[in-house]
Amino acid sequence: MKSVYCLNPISNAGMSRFDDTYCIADSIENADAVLLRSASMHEMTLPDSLLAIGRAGAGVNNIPLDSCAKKGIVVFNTPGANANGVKELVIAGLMLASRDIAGGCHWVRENKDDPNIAKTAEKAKKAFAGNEIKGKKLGVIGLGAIGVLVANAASELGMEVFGCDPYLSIQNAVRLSHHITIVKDNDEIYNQCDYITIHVPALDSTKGMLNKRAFDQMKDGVKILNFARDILVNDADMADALASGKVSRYVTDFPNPAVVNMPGALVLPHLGASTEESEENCAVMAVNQIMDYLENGNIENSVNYPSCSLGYRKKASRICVCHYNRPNVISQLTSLFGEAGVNISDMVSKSRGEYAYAMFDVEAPVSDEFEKKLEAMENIIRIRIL
Ligand SMILES: NC(=O)C1=CN([C@@H]2O[C@H](COP(=O)(O)OP(=O)(O)OC[C@H]3O[C@@H](n4cnc5c(N)ncnc54)[C@H](O)[C@@H]3O)[C@@H](O)[C@H]2O)C=CC1
Ligand SMILES: O=C(O)CCC(=O)C(=O)O
Repeated sequence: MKSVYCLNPISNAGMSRFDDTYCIADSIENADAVLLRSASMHEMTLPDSLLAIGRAGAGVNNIPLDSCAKKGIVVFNTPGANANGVKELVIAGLMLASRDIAGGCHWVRENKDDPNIAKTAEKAKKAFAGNEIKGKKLGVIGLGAIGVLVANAASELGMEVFGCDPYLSIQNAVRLSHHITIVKDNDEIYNQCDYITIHVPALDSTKGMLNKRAFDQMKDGVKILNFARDILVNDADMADALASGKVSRYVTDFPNPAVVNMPGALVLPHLGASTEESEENCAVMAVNQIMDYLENGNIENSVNYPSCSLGYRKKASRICVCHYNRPNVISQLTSLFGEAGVNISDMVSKSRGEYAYAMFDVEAPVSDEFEKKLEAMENIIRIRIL
């Protein structure tokens, strides 16, 4: 029986895919796999039993990817599965930044006991007037799953859209509308856009990228949208930019003690992916990937190991090896197979940075002793015999 522990509620659309060879555990102890959304795993002690972590979502800054890789724990995410949910909220964010919808709703609630509210509203409404987004310039930083959808949708709404992504994939480039202007660096976005929306992962290299240096280059009154992660924006610099009017609105999906106290900031409680559809898409993808890894050893959409597959397991045994990406590992493994008289019928080996993964289908079941010999080899992180 394989044991799965959930750190956050995961949609039943995904959970119902687990058959009776799986149980949903009450604790992480002895779990084979963990499923989660935004819970932080950085401070957790992970059990030796843990083989895989499935992030039902895109961002993986809540998971210690490298220490997991060193323990042979494969971490998966669900690329694109919640992108439409986020895109729709970003479009709402553009409207919230342009018209004082939030202020208007607040005024109505405050005046709910006024019997003449219809008349009073006609006088009061001028305080909540705004601008239309049509014809305005939008800069999209990060043209991944979400950025591309946001860029295309904003263009459809009549905005002039500029996008920047130094690592733009071919897959995303072909999805991008030909109406979008791709610029070489973010400075070209900063100095001409009326609205700037950021859709990059939280990495050491992106942390605090929207800072004083960036704000200084922007147009006065620029509106900033952040549906990616709070640490991408330097909060102290944002507070100054809002106070001076350099930034006229900051719409963010990430409440923190600094941002909730900033006049001019509109803060949502991390709602980007909180739609039934996104939650289902992410859960189904995460569960499928975890099941395929636990049952067949195949890796798809990992963020710390390479993609690698031998399809469904048909042979007597499948040997899966997480190892360091160093010279000679595969030849040492295959020599050991030869010495033990284990015949390989199929194999695949892939690497990603410091780590690598190899799969071997063999004709006959292998002994515990053979498994121990494999485990004892230099540069081997984890052996799994399926
Ligand atoms: N508010 C919410 O609920 C959600 C937030 N997110 C956040 O949004 C981020 C993006 O999500 P996806 O688009 O699905 O990810 P993605 O991986 O498809 O796209 C990220 C893009 O950013 C680009 N990039 C990386 N560094 C860059 C830089 N310095 N400048 C410009 N581009 C850069 C990458 O090349 C990639 O194309 C996630 O990492 C996550 O933090 C994702 C889903 C839901
Ligand atoms: O699961 C969630 O609500 C968070 C989504 C998110 O931030 C992500 O996918 O990166």
